Amino acid sequence: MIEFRGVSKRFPDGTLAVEEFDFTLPSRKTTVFVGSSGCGKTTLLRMINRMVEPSSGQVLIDGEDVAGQDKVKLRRRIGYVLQASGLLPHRKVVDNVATVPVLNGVPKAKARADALELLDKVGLDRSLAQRYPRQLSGGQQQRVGVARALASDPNILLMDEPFGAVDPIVRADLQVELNRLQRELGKTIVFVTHDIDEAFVLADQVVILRKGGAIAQAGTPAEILAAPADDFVASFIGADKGKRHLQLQQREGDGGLTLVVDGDGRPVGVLEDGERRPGAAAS
Ligand SMILES: Nc1ncnc2c1ncn2[C@@H]1O[C@H](COP(=O)(O)OP(=O)(O)OP(=O)(O)O)[C@@H](O)[C@H]1O
Repeated sequence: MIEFRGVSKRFPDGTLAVEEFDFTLPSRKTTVFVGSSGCGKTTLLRMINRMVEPSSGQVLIDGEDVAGQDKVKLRRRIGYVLQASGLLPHRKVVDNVATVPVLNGVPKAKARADALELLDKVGLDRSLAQRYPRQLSGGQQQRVGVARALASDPNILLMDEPFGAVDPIVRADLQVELNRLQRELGKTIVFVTHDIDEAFVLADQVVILRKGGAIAQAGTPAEILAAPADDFVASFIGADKGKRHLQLQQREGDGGLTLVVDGDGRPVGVLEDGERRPGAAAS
């Protein structure tokens, strides 16, 4: 469990990036922070592994304030995936994945063997292990980034727009893969994106943020879609409608209910008004 208690961050130039943020992220679930550029998503994420220190308030992991924990040790037990995969360019894929375990004292041969298994896990062929990052596609690099973040078997995985730089088809593949991995691994994932569709696909819990890290609404994707808290949320979740591919689906067994389902066929809401046209686009 990760708790933010009254957390604020003012940068030295006076920018108030986050103001009095209170929120609890449950263990073994995916929580997605979503909001427009500059609303404080990355700052919140980085306060978890102390890459940014709060100006006031506390961040606790399983009840322990991170402020009292050794930064290096803390970061080695929290996986971190960035948009630019952050791979070391002069190291082969296998060694990129094995880096943190080796730093943690795992013998090299064991760390490399484990790295190959992690490549399997993230859906990469082992033949890619001997390549350098520049010899991989963007999507493959991001998978290596995920494998590397998982290498020290962290309970927590921080993901900052990890799929932001790849094309939409690869991005959708990576999202499906992350959901599959999460079902298998059950990590506490904190995922940052400005893409509300991505948030709805990945999240157990979505936190829609306004400027200053103010929570506009938090809830499951279905809760938010069914009852946006205000006009800000309504327009935020509607803004990308053209890309979301929501569909209507009529369920015979459910008294003719018309469900709104996402691209993976997951129900995200029930249509109460309007014409019932099975298979028609929701927009
Ligand atoms: N080191 C810094 N010094 C001064 N201001 C900063 C610093 N880092 C971030 N900020 C400011 O704090 C605010 C929040 O930034 P943050 O990076 O957390 O936003 P974000 O929601 O992640 O944005 P994006 O989606 O563009 O990455 C912004 O106004 C940003 O300009």
